[in-house]
Amino acid sequence: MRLGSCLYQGNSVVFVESDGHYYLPSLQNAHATFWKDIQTLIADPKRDEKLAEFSPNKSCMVGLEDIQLLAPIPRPNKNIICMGLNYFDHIVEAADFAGRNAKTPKAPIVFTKSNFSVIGPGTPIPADPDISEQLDWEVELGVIIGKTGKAIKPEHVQDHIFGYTIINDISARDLQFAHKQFYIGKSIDGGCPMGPVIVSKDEIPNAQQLQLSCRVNGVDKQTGSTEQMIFDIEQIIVTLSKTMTLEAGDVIATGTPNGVGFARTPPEFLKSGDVVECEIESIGVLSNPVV
Ligand SMILES: O=C(O)C/C=C\CC(=O)C(=O)O
Repeated sequence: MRLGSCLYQGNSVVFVESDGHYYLPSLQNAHATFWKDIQTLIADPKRDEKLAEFSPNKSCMVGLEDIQLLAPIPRPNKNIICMGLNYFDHIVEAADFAGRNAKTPKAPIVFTKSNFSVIGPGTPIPADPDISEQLDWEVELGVIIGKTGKAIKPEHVQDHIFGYTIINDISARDLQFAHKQFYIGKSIDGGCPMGPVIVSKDEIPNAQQLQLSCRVNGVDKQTGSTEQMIFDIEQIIVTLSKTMTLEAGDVIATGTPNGVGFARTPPEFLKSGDVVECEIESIGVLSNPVV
């Protein structure tokens, strides 16, 4: 199932996208409350049965012009948990830029992005030169946790995943490199475009074999495959959940391939008027203007 959140008549509700059409199951009687808030939906113990009961029908179909797409989880309950330097070619480009040798990390590099930085598809990414002159793009596969757990064993990881989305880990490189920790540079308001939908895991048989790419103004910047991750989704979830409870609705960004702006020659950054598009096979395209 492909689902997300949208504004309809001033209220945030869950939509289902099917064959290019949009449906608002909350307009029907069955489980109307369940379909209003995606975090409640994901955490509902009877979620899969209730989702299975829905079939697209005209009584709750709306036009794209009637809704405004939001991030699938418009305000996650906690920060987005992110993997840094999780693709070797990206480690190489970052090392070349810094004049050091490229080394594969022995353990996942983990940082977070503020949950307040999340924005939806089409929402402008603010480029304010008083805040940053080095806004960069990073296409990433986002994993949505579907079941709360601690110390999750490798063989149980799949039970804890709800689905997948696209994240653009917008990075203010001047702030990221000026401060010892990544948090400020990764968390500017509007710095976490997400969407356009969450695709439930049953529709993505192998999330470690998805093509991902990023374009700026139609020009290819990043291309890769999720099979290139150094720490795969299973290792990430096992590692994180060893020390912290992962809750239903948590969002994990799994790292980015090479082709980011700061490591280019000469470096390239986003500016007002640009359009940045992140695409992941089987999920779609997340497009945002820069203003
Ligand atoms: O060079 C470094 O140490 C870090 C540079 C970029 C990594 C990053 O932002 C990431 O998300 O990966």
